[in-house]
Amino acid sequence: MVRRTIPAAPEPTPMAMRPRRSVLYVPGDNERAIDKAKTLAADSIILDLEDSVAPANKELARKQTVAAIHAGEFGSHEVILRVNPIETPWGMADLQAAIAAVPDAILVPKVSQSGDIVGTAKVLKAADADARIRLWAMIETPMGIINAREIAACGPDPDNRLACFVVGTNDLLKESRARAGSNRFAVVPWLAMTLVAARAYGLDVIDGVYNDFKDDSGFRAECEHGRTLGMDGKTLIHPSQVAPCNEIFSPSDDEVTWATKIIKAFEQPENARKGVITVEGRMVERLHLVMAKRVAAIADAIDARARIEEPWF
Ligand SMILES: CC(C)(COP(=O)(O)OP(=O)(O)OC[C@H]1O[C@@H](n2cnc3c(N)ncnc32)[C@H](O)[C@@H]1OP(=O)(O)O)[C@@H](O)C(=O)NCCC(=O)NCCSC(=O)C[C@H](O)C(=O)O
Ligand SMILES: [Mg+2]
Repeated sequence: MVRRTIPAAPEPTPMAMRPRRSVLYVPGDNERAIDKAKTLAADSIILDLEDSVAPANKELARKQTVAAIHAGEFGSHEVILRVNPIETPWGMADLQAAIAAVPDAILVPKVSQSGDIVGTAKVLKAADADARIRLWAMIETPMGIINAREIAACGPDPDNRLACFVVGTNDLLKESRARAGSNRFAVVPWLAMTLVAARAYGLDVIDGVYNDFKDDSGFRAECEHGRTLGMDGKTLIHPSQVAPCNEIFSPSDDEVTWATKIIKAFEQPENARKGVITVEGRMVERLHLVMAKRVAAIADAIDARARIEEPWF
């Protein structure tokens, strides 16, 4: 019997401090929306060739998105191209076009096992030897949830270039036949399983979309919910969702102030050799120092992005 082994989780390393609060999908066949996205304050833009593009427009979308990436007018936005699954009539042509266009990342949909990432990474490695393109994985099938750990375990191997999970809650609801209730009762276990698998292997993880884009209060509540679960950000479908999402997924002023107090307290010479101290009457351990440094680093990265002189800030 061949026993498969899943690599052990690596020691925690400092995460790349790239804010991924707001990750906006843009249909690849909608040129006007692609132009609009360049003017929005989303941290990341997913140019989509998959679910938002009808079969008749797949080739047009591929051509348009590749041209847009080549034109390079996305400023400091992180640009991700979502391709069609490799087994579809468009998958391989999408992947080759994506590699030639050199987006920041390629988003692989319907990832159900580690082989989906390893196979894509091999194609990528042969064509992009400098490793400029990362891979993102959509976790959106029941098998993807079951295998989330095995898929996340691809992350530490630099050959796989895996950086981020995106949860596809629409596909998961479809496949599971669950109801999309307002408290996300059915969705929470999938989000939590995906999140812990991602974190165990040092990946970022982005929450699913909120379809009712005219319902501002429902959207805000779902952002808060995702943030409480530990998500780095949320995938979005409409420009109106960008600002509230950025606000909710940014560290608040109170969080930054508290983080700064913890960092300063541990910098005091008398605390240099202590594992636990008291700050304003609360017990603070060195694990809180690690958390505080992360909050400070993310806040700095967000400020740095805001300081870039671009029209959307
Ligand atoms: C949902 C929409 C079809 C609504 O479109 P529309 O009616 O055109 O909206 P508005 O008139 O309010 O638009 C106002 C302006 O904003 C631009 N716009 C709209 N959406 C976007 C966008 N996503 N990115 C950039 N710009 C956008 C319009 O062009 C208008 O511009 P202007 O006229 O110049 O002022 C539409 O919002 C839409 O198509 N959204 C994206 C849908 C999508 O990408 N779906 C696929 C991703 S979701 C998914 O697949 C999840 C996952 O896989 C899962 O399984 O869960
Ligand atoms: Mg999907």
